[in-house]
Amino acid sequence: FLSERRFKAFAKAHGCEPVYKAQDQKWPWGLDRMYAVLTARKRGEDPLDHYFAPPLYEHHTLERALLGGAQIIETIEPANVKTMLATNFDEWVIGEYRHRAFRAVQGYNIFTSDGPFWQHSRAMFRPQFSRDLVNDLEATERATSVLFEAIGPTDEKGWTTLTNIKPLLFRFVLDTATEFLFGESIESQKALMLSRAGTNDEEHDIGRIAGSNEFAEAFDTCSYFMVLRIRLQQLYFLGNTKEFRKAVAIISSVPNRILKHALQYGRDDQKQRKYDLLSSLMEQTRDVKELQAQTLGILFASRDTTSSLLLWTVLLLGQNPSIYKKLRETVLQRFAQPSGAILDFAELKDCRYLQHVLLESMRLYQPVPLNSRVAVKDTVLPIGGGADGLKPIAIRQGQQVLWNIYAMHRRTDLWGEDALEYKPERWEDPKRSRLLGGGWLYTPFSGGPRICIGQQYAMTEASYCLVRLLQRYDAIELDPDSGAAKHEHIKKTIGVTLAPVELNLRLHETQK
Ligand code: HEM
Repeated sequence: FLSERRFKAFAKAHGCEPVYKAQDQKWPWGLDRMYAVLTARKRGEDPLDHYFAPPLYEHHTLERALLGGAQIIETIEPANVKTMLATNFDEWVIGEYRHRAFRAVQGYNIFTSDGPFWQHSRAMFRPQFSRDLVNDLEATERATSVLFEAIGPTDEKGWTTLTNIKPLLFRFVLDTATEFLFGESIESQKALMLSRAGTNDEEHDIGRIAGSNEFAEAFDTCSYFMVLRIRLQQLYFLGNTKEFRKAVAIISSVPNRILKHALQYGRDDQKQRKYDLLSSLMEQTRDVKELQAQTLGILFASRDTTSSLLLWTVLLLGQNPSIYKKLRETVLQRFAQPSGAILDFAELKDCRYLQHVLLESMRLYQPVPLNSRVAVKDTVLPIGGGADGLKPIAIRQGQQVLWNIYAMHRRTDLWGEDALEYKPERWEDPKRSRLLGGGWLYTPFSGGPRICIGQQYAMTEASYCLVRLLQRYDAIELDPDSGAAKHEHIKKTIGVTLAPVELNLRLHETQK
């Protein structure tokens, strides 16, 4: 009673008003919503488009019941996001629910910690994401040419066979990320091709595991269970199934084997890249558990996010041939290097239309669609209270607040009536470009002290792969039967990241 009285006085002193309570829940403890979300696919619905986003377009900040009865506040107000991530950073943490959900897979690392351990992790990683390191693009060039080999030859009319490009792009990202992380690529793309051709060699042992469908499925299973465990809140242990434990064992096996080898035999200077994350982590700690957790965290952070950006971009370019044509012309003019020669980091970054295409893909299909924080003390968010939803709201210590980036990036009142259209040209407006700096309306890489540390790396990898793809192929044709041609028919995987379930397409090679 006393604490309630104190909280009310706190709210009054800060001019706060109550937040709108969602009316779409009839059963107690959020059971109906949980059921609706988990069974959405069976009804041909999409959890994001049908359940998470629509109520927020009407009330930009609202409160609803989570499973188990806890209340969550959801928002798509840029000012609230800025307050949590930057202005009042010290009053917010990632919190135990997410830590518990992620630690079951990744252990104790930069993603699954707050406070001093997070600070230690961030400081340890920072130098590795410097410009020089990100600039080392030899591995990316190699991985793109193996990617094209995996896409396969063209027929007499210049078309490749219809392929689901998703697993190929996953392997591309995994191969470049492991080179960055461990100093040596696991070459999963090549390993799988060799294995399919019946030539298995010992050197590609780890690559074969990582390139297998089983590994990709284990990654998806882990991602699904991580999110499920967050949604289950205090009932998270229900997500501790045999399937989940098996998936964790499969994905941990790859970094763990590399690590074991590195710790036993040291780093192989001959093979090693100029810089690699693992060597410099090993200079700072020899704690095997920490090394395992941190490397697995980076593997998770890079594989699904960068491939999600690439997948959505290819899909959107396939849906919009005129944008593909314009981008291709720009790229052919700007990048003359033949395959095999390394593209220049600065030139990739300076190619404005290419960057605008990537920014626009992440606006419509944000790789990390939902994010949340927990208040460490009673605090205030600047907007969301009262009948007009414009007054400040008081937040209790321990309250979880989720921001729905997917919906925030689609607000017509902020982006214009054409918010749902794919228009890279909108980024030519200098006002829009400034949003990237401090507008908080566009936060694909989050912001503030916990901003994504791999932003530059991801943008460079995606730009590189796209340039090579555009140079080689003059058209993308999406499989007309796959539903990828229309937004409302695209089936999405919504785990920690957002991706199309599959991406079937064929590519037309430029006739020489
Ligand atoms: C398109 C690609 C990517 C997107 C959209 C993305 C997005 C994000 C977002 C939204 C966060 C904030 C998470 C939070 O607030 O809880 C984050 C954090 C992080 N990202 Fe990325 N990311 C991408 C690629 C990468 C890559 C390639 C790496 C590493 C190679 C990476 C490493 C990290 C790390 C280590 C953090 C944690 C930072 C911290 O907590 O201090 N990310 N990323």
